[in-house]
Amino acid sequence: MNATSKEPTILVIFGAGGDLTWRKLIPALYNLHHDRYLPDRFVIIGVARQETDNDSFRLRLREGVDRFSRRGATDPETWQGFADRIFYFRGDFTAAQTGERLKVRLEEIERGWGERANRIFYLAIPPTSFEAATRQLEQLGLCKDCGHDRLVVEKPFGRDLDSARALNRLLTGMFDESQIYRIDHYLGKETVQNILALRFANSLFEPVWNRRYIDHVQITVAETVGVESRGGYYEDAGALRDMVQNHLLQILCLIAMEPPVSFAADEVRNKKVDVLRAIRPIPAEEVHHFAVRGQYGPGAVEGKAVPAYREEPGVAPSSTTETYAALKLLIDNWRWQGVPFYLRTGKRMHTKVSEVSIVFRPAPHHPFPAAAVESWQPNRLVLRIQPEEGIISRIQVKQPGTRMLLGPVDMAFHYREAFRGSSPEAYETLLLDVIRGDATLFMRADQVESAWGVISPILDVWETVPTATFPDYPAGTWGPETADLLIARDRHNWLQPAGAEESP
Ligand SMILES: NC(=O)C1=CN([C@@H]2O[C@H](COP(=O)(O)OP(=O)(O)OC[C@H]3O[C@@H](n4cnc5c(N)ncnc54)[C@H](OP(=O)(O)O)[C@@H]3O)[C@@H](O)[C@H]2O)C=CC1
Ligand SMILES: O=C1O[C@H](COP(=O)(O)O)[C@@H](O)[C@H](O)[C@H]1O
Repeated sequence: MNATSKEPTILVIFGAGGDLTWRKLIPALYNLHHDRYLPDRFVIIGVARQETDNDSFRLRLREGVDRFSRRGATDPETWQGFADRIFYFRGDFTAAQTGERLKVRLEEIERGWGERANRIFYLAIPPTSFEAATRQLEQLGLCKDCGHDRLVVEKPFGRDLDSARALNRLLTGMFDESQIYRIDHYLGKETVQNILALRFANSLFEPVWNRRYIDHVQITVAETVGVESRGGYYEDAGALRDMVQNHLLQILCLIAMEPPVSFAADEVRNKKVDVLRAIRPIPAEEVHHFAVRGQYGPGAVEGKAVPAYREEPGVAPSSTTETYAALKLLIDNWRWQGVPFYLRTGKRMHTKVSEVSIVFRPAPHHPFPAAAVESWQPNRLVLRIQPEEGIISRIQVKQPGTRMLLGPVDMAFHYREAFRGSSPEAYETLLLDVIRGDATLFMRADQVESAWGVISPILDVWETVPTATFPDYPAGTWGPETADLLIARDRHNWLQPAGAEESP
């Protein structure tokens, strides 16, 4: 990561008593402190409603860091230095009085520092509270200085195209676009950023990165977890909104975008939005050919029995929310005409794995005897996002022996072997970017809306056509049969992720 800004900074977290703050934000900030990336003058103000004090608040945050930081348990001295930067601020941020008290607090800190600080307001709150919180910020003029003040907005950004547009109108009516950081944590993952490095720092791939050489692309983001404690949120979201609209479409953009002129935020974002705009719209009557949904029933994951989605806390016993989604998308531009992109994601799947497989066309001519090519497989480039991060290239070689027999082998690069030490977590990278004022890895308004433009027509159909067949895949498998049919229609099959065992 690059050196950080030295400018004094106050990070205000709305929703500081919540799960995101505990599991992701504070562990990430602790690691930034540990690695000396935070400015010397940097404080965190955690806003929440519970009755607590600084000491108890810090103690609970420490438990979170001990459990969830990539570094494991905190180092006492480092923790003390970090804890001294954290302050609890009790209040309901929808009440004007809370905003006024907060303003006094911010000005007091700035007076102590002798200068106006950069103020970052992080909305780690339920999306239903985004409007109330931002109105308070605007009315009290807390976030009005474009040069200094930033607003971080968590996902989900809207629940369809109309609500995303309304939220964008609201935010851009109050703040400058350059102040708004719409977060998609996948863009902070090392291996997702590495897609850009692979494509645009190597001359090897560009000549073959197009419809002439690539047969199709598969993007898999499979999770073994269920909905955990987030049943209430997930019931209203489902896999398409929760994962595809944001993470999977952003990965697709990185794979499919044209080379940017530079890495300036808007250069990269322009190229990504071009991809989203080129995705062929799916007419309502064809949605069933291009999109498949599923929901897990009871099963076993990693040898442990797990309940059906409908038995999870906060989930309706006859829920029709999808926990799995698969799509086929076509990109109508010169580079990708006719190359299908298959996307799939699901909870309670067989293996936790996120990867992109670029499957190449067969060589135009085989000079080998038929027997030689019996175990032939197409060339495949696998970009492994997590776990076992790296890149695997599957090529054909001559098998040892006296006869010409071809077989596939893997040439592999693994992060953990090539580089020492653990990589920063996505939230470390993204929080540091906000502190530095770099929005390259964040979503611009038009990107979010274009992504909803792809997804909303599918949601519209799914909402009107009920699913009688749920649950339709046992927990611990690779998803419903309908997803196999979706890809089989094109004479392809979902590729077994590298390192995953056969599905039961
Ligand atoms: N958790 C995760 O892994 C992820 C979460 N997100 C997003 O992050 C956001 C937060 O999620 P999460 O942390 O899970 O949610 P939680 O429900 O766990 O936490 C929400 C927090 O907001 C506080 N809050 C709500 N209303 C008010 C109010 N009026 N005044 C003061 N505090 C208030 C709650 O305080 P109180 O305790 O007093 O009710 C609570 O601390 C959501 O937008 C979510 O979609 C995105 C990706 C992953
Ligand atoms: O945004 C979300 O992402 C997580 C998966 O993130 P990962 O970094 O663990 O791959 C997902 O579990 C959650 O439902 C979703 O809201």
